[in-house]
Parts: sequence; C-alpha cells; structure tokens
Amino acid sequence: MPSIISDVHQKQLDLYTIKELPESHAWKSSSLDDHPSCDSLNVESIPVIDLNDEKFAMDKIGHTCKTWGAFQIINHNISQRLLNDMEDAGKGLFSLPMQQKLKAARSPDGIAGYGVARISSFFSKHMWSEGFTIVGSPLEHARQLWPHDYNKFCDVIEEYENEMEKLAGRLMCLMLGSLGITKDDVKWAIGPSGGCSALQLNSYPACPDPDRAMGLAAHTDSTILTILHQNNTSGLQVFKEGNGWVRVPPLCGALVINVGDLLHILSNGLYPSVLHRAVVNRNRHRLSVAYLYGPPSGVKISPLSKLVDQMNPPMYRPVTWSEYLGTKAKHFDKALSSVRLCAPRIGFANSKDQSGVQVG
Ligand SMILES: C=C1C[C@]23C[C@H]1CC[C@H]2[C@@]12CCC[C@@](C)(C(=O)O1)[C@H]2[C@@H]3C(=O)O
Ligand SMILES: O=C(O)CCC(=O)C(=O)O
Ligand SMILES: [Fe+2]
Repeated sequence: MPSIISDVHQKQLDLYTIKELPESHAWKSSSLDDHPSCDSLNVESIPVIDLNDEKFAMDKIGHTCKTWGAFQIINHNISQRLLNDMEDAGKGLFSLPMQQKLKAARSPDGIAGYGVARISSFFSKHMWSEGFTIVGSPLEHARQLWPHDYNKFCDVIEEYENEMEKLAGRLMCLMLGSLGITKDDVKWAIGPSGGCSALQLNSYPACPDPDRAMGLAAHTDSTILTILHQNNTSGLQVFKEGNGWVRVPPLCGALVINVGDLLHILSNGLYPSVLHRAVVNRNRHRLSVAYLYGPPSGVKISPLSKLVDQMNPPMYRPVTWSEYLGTKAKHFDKALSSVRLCAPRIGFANSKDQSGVQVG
C-alpha cells in the first residue's frame, strides 16, 4: 500500500462502525463550551432572506453581513431535485468501504480528495467527520471510487457547480451592492468570468457520545462566500458576539450563506467572516455540501478602494486566494491577522475568541 494511503488511514477510523467514543475523539469539555445545546431559548438564529424580495433583499443582506456574517436564503432558484441528487451523491460516496474511499485520498499537501478536515492538524483530538474536496473536475477521483460507474457522480457535481456558480454571482452582486460597490469597481467579481470554487462534501456519522465529540471544529472559511447545503439534520452552529454559539436549524430547501475571510478583507473589515462549527448527533447521520467561492486565480484581494479613505485606511495587504489558503494552512485562526496592516475596528471580528481551539 502506498505510504500516503497508510498515512491517511492511520488518522481515518471507520466512524460508522465504532460503538464507543475513542479517547482520540473525546474533546475536553472546555473546548466544547456550551456544546451541544448551546443556544439559550430566547436567542434567534440567523435571518432567513427571500431572494425574490427584490426591494429589501440587498438591505437585509447588508445588515446581516454586519451583525451575523451568515444567513439562510430561500427562493434561490436551485431546484430541490438538484439538492436531493447532490445529497444522494454524497451519501453514495461516504457509504463506500473505507478501502475504496482511500483510493481517492487527498495527498499530504494537496487540496482535492478524501480525508479528514484540512485544519485537523491544529487540534490534538480528531473530529467526528470525514470529507471529500473537489476542485475542478471530479473525474479522476470518481474513476478511482467507481471504476465502472463514475458518470452519474460527475454529472451531478458538474450541474451543482454550474448552478452554484450562478448563485454565487448573484450573491456577490447583492453583498457588494449593499456596500455601494458596482460592476465597475470590481470587474473580476461581477460578470460571466466570475470566480473560482471548490466543493466540500462533509459527512458526520451518528456518534455514540455526541456531547464529547466535535464534528468540525470552529473556523472561518478562507473564501469570499460559502453556500452551504445541509441535510435535514441539525449540527451547524455560528458564533455571535454577545450570544455565543447559536444553532442554524436546517430548513428544507434553504441554503446557508457564510461570509468568508476574503470578503472580510474586501470590505475592509465591515463584513466580518463568521466563526462556525459542526456538532454531531447520537442517532442521525448528517451530510453537508459547501460551495467554497473565491476570486479567480491571480487576482489580488485587498480592501476595495471605495471603502478606504484617510479615516479608514486599508486594514489588510493584498493576497491571492492560493496565497491565503497557504497562510490558512500554516497559521489557521491567525491567518487573517497575519495579513493585517493595522488594528481591527472596535467591536469587529478578529477580536473574536476562537474558543475550542486546541493547538496540538
Ligand atoms: C478552498 C478551500 C477552503 C478550505 C481549504 C480549501 C479546500 C477545503 C476547505 C475546507 C472545508 C472544511 C473546513 C476548512 C477550514 C477545511 O479544513 O477545509 C475549509 C478550508 C478553508 O476555508 O480554509
Ligand atoms: O457541516 C457544516 O454544517 C459546516 C461545514 C463547513 O463549515 C465547511 O465545509 O467549511
Ligand atoms: Fe466552514
């Protein structure tokens, strides 16, 4: 067996068959603050925004990006049929035998393929999840997973990516529009050339001891924005200053939108990226699909000039997406501050306490 595979194998237990939580997956209670029933009853969750509501959608999005950094959208034009097909494709993939999944294992410094979350190396405990990352065509990995029957998976992925790209473009218009930014200000961002993307499939098997396990540890996304589809099983939580961890209930057909670190930079800190995590369930298998949207390769992201003046100097230096992903892989929760030029605005992200981080 090649060394890459055995290396991944050591870290990747078959979580579907384990009857008792191993010590390697039991997180200290201090790192699970308020977990899992984290929300006090009177705290509302992230807003639900109707994209058909042309008059108010942009204003609501702008306000929500400042206060929550995340929202759910309805009437987004992604068909329920496609969301179901994507979910089935994910289920099909994760229900393959471990030996088969490991044939498409992510290489040690690669991005695409099957494996544990990329941020796992920053924690001394393992997460109760497995993931599959797709960048560009899934063909090569799909062939390894289903040598005789890879077309169905590829067709669904391709259709999903195409539809998500259109939606990401629309959301970019709304999110940047709410900052007073137009097509002329960011030519690369709005229009047919659009951005780049990756697709992350996450699987959280039912867990024998969910209160001591962590599905996906607290992080912000290294994206402009993320479009997340979750199956009808709870687990996603977002961190809100003053409220702590707040659950994001699955709403049939709705999609969750997260502000990522690159929009934080573009907006010069006005739209802070949202800290979020996933917890797990005792009886239910949870699946999520994240469309990770970023700028075209080579484009340097820096605070938009319209948002910068003498009173508001640029807070971040220019970075490309791949440069920032490298920074995240090295510095994790310190990535954003490592590209910062000056102190954050009072009351904005970065002062956030990423509780739960155990550097190991
Ligand atoms: C385009 C991306 C964004 C990545 C890296 C690369 C591919 C996989 C993404 C994720 C998905 C799971 C959470 C995260 C934190 C992780 O471990 O892998 C993400 C990370 C990031 O947002 O930094
Ligand atoms: O599973 C979830 O709800 C969160 C997934 C996530 O945060 C990610 O893929 O970046
Ligand atoms: Fe995320």
